[in-house]
Amino acid sequence: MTPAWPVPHHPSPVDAVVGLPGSKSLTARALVLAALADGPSRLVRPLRARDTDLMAGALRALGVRIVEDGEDWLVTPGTLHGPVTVDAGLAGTILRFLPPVAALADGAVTVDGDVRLRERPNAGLIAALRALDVEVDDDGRGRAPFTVRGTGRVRGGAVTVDASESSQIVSGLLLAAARFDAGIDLALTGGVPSMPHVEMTVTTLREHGVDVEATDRGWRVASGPVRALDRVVEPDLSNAAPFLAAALVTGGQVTVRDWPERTTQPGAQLDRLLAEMGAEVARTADGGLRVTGGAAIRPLVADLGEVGELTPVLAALCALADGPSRLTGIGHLRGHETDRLQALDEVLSAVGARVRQLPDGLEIEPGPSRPAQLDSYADHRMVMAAAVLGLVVEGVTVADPGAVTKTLPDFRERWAGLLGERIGAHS
Ligand SMILES: O=C(O)C1=C[C@@H](OP(=O)(O)O)[C@@H](O)[C@H](O)C1
Ligand SMILES: C=C(OP(=O)(O)O)C(=O)O
Repeated sequence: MTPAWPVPHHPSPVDAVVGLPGSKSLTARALVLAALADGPSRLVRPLRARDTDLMAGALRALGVRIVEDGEDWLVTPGTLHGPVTVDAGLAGTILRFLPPVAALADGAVTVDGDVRLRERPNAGLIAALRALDVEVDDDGRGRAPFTVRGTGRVRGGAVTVDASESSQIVSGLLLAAARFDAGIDLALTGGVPSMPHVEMTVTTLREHGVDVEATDRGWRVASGPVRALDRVVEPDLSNAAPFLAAALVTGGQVTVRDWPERTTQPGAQLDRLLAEMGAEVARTADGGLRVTGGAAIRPLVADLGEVGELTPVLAALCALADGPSRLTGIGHLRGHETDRLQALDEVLSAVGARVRQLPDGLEIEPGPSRPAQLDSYADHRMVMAAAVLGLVVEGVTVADPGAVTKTLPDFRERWAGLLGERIGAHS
C-alpha cells in the first residue's frame, strides 16, 4: 500500500504541453506477435509499466528472449515450453492474451495474479480453448488461477466464442491463431465491447503479414508465419485523458504531443467526446492535439461501449458539468480492475454528485462539491479520475495511489509537471 495522496488543488487555468509513454494495448500486442514471429523484432519505446513488464516476464518464462536495448525491447522467439507459473498481476491483456500462446507451448502453464484478477471474467476464453481441444484445468468458471496444458500445437479451426464480457477474449484468440494448425474461424455468440481494440488486433496482425478477414459472424485467421517486425509504439491515448480533461476542468489549455494521424486506439475518440463536452479541440502544426476548456463543461449523453477505458475520467468530468449526464453501454466495466460503475458511484457521490447506477451505465447529476477521502480501488484509472476531480474540489485525497503503476508509474510526477509544480509540494 502506498501512502494516501493529497490530490493537488489547482482551479486556475493550466497551460501545458505533455508527452506520454507508449500504449499499453499496442505494447502487449507487439510483444505477443514478436514472440510468435519468424525472427527477432525490435519494439521502439514500448510502455514500461506493470502490465507490460509482467507480459514480458510471462513470455520470457515461456522461452522467449526479451532484452533491453536503451528504451527499446529486442524480442527473439524461442521454443515455447512449461512448466511455469505466470504472474498476470491485474492485467486483462495477460489474462486473455497469454493462454492461447500457452496452448502452443509444450508443458503446463498456470496463470495467476492479484486477488482481483481472480474475479475477472474469462469463461469465454477457456471454453473456446477447450473447444479447440486444448486441455485447461480451472475452477469451473474460467477464472484465474487456471492451468493450460499445452502439447506444442493447437488444432485450430471453427470455434464459437462468447466475448460479451471482454473484447480481449477475441483479441487473445486472434493473436495466436496464425500459429494454430488450421488457423481460426471465430464466430461470436453475442456482442463484443471495445470494438476498436479488436480492430487494433486485426490491424496489428496484418502489419505482421498475417492473413485475417472479417466474416459474417466474426473473424478468420489463416494459418501461416507471423513476420518479425520492428515497430515504434504510439503514445497511450487513453492515458492522455486525465491530462486533456484538466484543460476542461480549469478552463485552460493542454496539448498532447505526437498524437497519431491515424490510429486504432480508442483514446483517439477523445477529440470528439471532449468537443461534445464543450472543449475546443485542434491539431497543432507539429502533430499534437490541443484541447482548450471553455467557461463550463457540458454534460455528456453517450454510449461508451467502444471506449470503456475512457469512462472513469469522462465520468469525473460529468460530475463537474453544468447538467446531468448519462453514460451507457458499459456494463462490462463491472469486470474491470474493480467494479468501475460501483467505484465511480462511490467516488462521485463522495465529492457531492448524485449518481444512479444503471444495469449498463451511470447517470451523474453534479451537486455542490465537498472534500472527500477516496480510494483507488487498486485501479489506475480511478486515481486519474480523482486527480481530475481534485483540481477544483478542495480536500481530495486518494488512498493507495500506487495503482497507477499498472500503466503510468510516474503519473503523479507528470501531474505535478502539468500544473507547473514540483512533486513533493503535494505528495
Ligand atoms: O485489448 C485491449 O488492449 C483492451 C481491451 C479493452 O478490454 P475490455 O473489452 O475487456 O473492456 C480495454 O478496456 C482494455 O483496457 C484494453
Ligand atoms: C480495463 C483496463 O485494463 P485491462 O487491460 O487490465 O483490462 C484498463 O486499462 O482500463
